[in-house]
Amino acid sequence: MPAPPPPFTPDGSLNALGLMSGTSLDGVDAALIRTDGLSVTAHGPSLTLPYPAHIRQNLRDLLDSAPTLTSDSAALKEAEHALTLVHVQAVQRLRALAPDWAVDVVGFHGQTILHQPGRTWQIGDAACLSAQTDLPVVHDFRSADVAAGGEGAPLVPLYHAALLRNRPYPVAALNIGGVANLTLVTRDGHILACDTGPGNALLDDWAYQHTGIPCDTNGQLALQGTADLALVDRLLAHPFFHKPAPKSLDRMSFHSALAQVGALGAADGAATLTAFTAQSIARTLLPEQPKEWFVCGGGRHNPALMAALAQALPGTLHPAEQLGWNGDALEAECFGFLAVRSLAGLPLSLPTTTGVPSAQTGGRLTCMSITPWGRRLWPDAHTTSPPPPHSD
Ligand SMILES: Nc1ncnc2c1ncn2[C@@H]1O[C@H](COP(=O)(O)OP(=O)(O)OP(=O)(O)O)[C@@H](O)[C@H]1O
Ligand SMILES: CC(=O)N[C@H]1[C@@H]2OC[C@@H](O2)[C@@H](O)[C@@H]1O[C@H](C)C(=O)O
Repeated sequence: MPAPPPPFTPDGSLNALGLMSGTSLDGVDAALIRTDGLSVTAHGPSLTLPYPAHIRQNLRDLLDSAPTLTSDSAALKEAEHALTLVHVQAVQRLRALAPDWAVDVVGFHGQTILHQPGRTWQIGDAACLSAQTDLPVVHDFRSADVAAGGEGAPLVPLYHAALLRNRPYPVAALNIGGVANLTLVTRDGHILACDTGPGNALLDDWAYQHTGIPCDTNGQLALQGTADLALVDRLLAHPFFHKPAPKSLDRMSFHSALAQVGALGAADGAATLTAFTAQSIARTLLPEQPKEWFVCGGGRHNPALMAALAQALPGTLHPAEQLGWNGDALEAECFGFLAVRSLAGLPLSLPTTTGVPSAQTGGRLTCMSITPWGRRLWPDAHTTSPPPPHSD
């Protein structure tokens, strides 16, 4: 049977529901956008569904064991099933919040448990998500890039660049999640991107160790402490910071920094890790210095980190909201955008974003849905599993 055409409407757009569960392990972000994979014509509602504490703890344990874990591990399967059900709930709740948004496709990132040169591993059961939500699901966004020789991350730059299209260049978008990453759009419109180093992950782990609270809420600890700048310089001597973009990181790549900071008290340690994060962003080797930085991700809620960044960066720092973006939903929106790009056969990564040798497509479609394209049924579709280009 010939593959049905993509379900794009006459204006070329789809309603995509993007799902991201980031490296901070705080939960699932879900967001709706309307897009043709090039620009965004509407931003819909979004929500965050926190992981229950036991799922968060199981995932945290998996990060430690991931390098030696096999895919048939019972702990892995259990965690994967549990996190998939949280994603199912996130889809259901967002659809209930936005009954007017008929969803065409879900973009499901999954949970990264390991990211190393030549290997990236996101867990999550796309078939279960598709069956339980009755929607087509695009997933596995990173492996084609890695198979082609890329880093597999960051993937948000094409979305950042689409949103930054009307700003004066050079301009940058900065995401401070568990790991931090930036996208620079240069004076002549080229996109350059990389992970910059730790975002909130080290500070989260430090705060949890010292206070039992999973993050340094509002920078309270760091604001009471004094950064050990000599230690910050030693931490910045890591070879990662001398590599030019593109480059990427695992959440655990800088975990040893926690031991180095270990002798400091809770507040000084938090101040030192905050300064380390800010300096690692500011010292990223870039060919041009952006005039403006638009910051998204949970780190922008931390005033200690934002103050350190404002001091360290040459340009002006703005929260993403200044452009009308939702800085907490941007990565989820991104995976809706990338799902549509995947269906359209458009690249998800470029040599300057992941180091892949040439512009690279990616993502795989899984459809266990009885109504394959949500509201827009194929007139002659008799299959529950349409076979477009990247079908499972
Ligand atoms: N009020 C706050 N004060 C301090 N930090 C905060 C606050 N709110 C959120 N954060 C930080 O933001 C983090 C969550 O950020 P975000 O959701 O962007 O991460 P993520 O999407 O999991 O990460 P990544 O982008 O690496 O995938 C929390 O773990 C916490 O460190
Ligand atoms: C392997 C992986 O999941 N990386 C994440 C992580 O979180 C931030 C940074 O590190 C970025 O590289 C990426 O996420 C975003 C969404 C990205 O791919 O752009």
